[in-house]
Amino acid sequence: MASTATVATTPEGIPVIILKEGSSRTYGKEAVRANIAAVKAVEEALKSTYGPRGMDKMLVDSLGDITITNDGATILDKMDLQHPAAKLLVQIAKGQDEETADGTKTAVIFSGELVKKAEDLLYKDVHPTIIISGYKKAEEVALQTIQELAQTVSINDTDLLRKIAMTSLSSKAVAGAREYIADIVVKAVTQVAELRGDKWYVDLDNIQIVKKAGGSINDTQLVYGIVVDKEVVHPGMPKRLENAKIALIDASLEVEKPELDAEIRINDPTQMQKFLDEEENLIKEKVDKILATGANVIICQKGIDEVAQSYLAKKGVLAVRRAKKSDLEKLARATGGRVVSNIDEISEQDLGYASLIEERKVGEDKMVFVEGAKNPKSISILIRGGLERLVDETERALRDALGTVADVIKDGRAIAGGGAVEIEIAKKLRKYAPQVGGKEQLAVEAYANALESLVSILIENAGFDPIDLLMKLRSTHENENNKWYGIDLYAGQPVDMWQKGVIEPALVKMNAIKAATEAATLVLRIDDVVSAGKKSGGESKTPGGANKPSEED
Ligand SMILES: Nc1ncnc2c1ncn2[C@@H]1O[C@H](COP(=O)(O)OP(=O)(O)O)[C@@H](O)[C@H]1O
Ligand SMILES: [Mg+2]
Repeated sequence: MASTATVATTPEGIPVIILKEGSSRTYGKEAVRANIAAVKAVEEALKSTYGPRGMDKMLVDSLGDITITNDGATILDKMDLQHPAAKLLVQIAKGQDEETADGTKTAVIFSGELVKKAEDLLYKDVHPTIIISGYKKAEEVALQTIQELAQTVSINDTDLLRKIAMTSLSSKAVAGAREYIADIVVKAVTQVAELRGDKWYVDLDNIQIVKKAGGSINDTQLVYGIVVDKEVVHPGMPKRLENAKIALIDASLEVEKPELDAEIRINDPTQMQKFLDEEENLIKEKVDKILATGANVIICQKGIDEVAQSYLAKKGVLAVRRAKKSDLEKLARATGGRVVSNIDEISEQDLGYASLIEERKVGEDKMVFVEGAKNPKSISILIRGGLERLVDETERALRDALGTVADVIKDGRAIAGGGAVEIEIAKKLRKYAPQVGGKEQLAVEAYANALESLVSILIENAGFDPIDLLMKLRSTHENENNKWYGIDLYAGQPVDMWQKGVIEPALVKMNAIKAATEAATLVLRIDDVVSAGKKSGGESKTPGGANKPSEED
């Protein structure tokens, strides 16, 4: 497939080479076909995981680390694709993931289907430009249709929000605990949401996710504050304090060890004692400076030595040492405190406030919970689960669900899932296609078919007959009142998805459609791939890998 870099010959027949040695080039139909094949391959990789009855993937990296997941973005990430067109698709899908968290697989599979249908048209001699413009027109109709169909959702519709969270969770391994998790998700998002003007705004960075393997998913809990994965440093310290005034210290409360080997000569035992006392006093002086502010809690990023520990214990102070920097930053945000690195400068203004701080047992370990902080928008979700891999997958599922609920609160519009919208759009497109006419009409119809393929894949993954069910669903949609009918993937028949509670943010579907159309048209527009040769540094090991693009980042 790698042709030479020759673009012209002189009248004498001498080839003129304008590219660097080792470059390769594919162009024309060959390039289009190669890119289409790559996009289809990515789709194939995700297809079987699509929908609530999709399968999971086990991904093993080069070090042997195993990830078990159903999360589209994670699968694409771990697959580490090399083909340039495949990479392009992944980039677009990831853009989708950042924008709306959920819907990654919808985007990738849909663009795979669009490209597949385009391939058929290419065989029928429809020019890519015509296909692209037909797809663009169809996209407009699709987005328009979603807008017309969408129902408004308010932040107070707790029940609806829970259904939306559950729909997002239903395709993940945690589906068994989805009611419980959905409840936490909705509570968390509504807690951090704030009204700006007449729009709701959600900053998910306010929600900390803390993971601890052990227990079961149903031990996962929402904490109205921050969880620090450390224990109270000294047994003599209180384990629970109300009205905590918290000093956040990024300095060590230990005797400074000299950087270089130093020798201290002491001739008489009393001198020795004096020296030790002096050291102790220095530490106590530091601690006193902190306590003078009125602090009764110290969270320290560095060490706290034994002298300081027992001194603090005597004063009834609760202290934690070697807290993570990120924990300190979170605590600062939550409690309204400031992280102090120079103890000489600490003052009362630097202290944070929380109504309760308590060390609690979580499984085998102890963790410190800081609750009722000054900023009520700082909250945490503590994820539990039998296996570490399950805990990780729960985190991914949780993040998707948080994103989904945040989307719908921000945007205020929802639609029914389970294929309802896809079928409704396809119906509209088939009515619209004759208006477009010409060969473009074929592209509009192809777009409708690609949308329906999404539904077929959902049905196939559930083990039912896609042809039969799709026919039934189409005819159900002939009736205007049945716009929310999709496929019940457990019973294998058309049902009203809204009533069934399979509900999604309009934004997720809209973004997936936009991302998929963008990726597909981008790929179709490319008819020339010029790849630089491998960077020097030895012979090229894999001759087939010549079209791997060189990347600077
Ligand atoms: N209980 C359900 N019944 C039918 N369809 C569902 C159900 N739950 C989710 N879906 C559908 O599954 C699709 C999402 O599948 P998913 O694997 O989560 O992919 P994505 O990465 O695109 O979110 C959507 O079309 C959604 O409507
Ligand atoms: Mg999903």
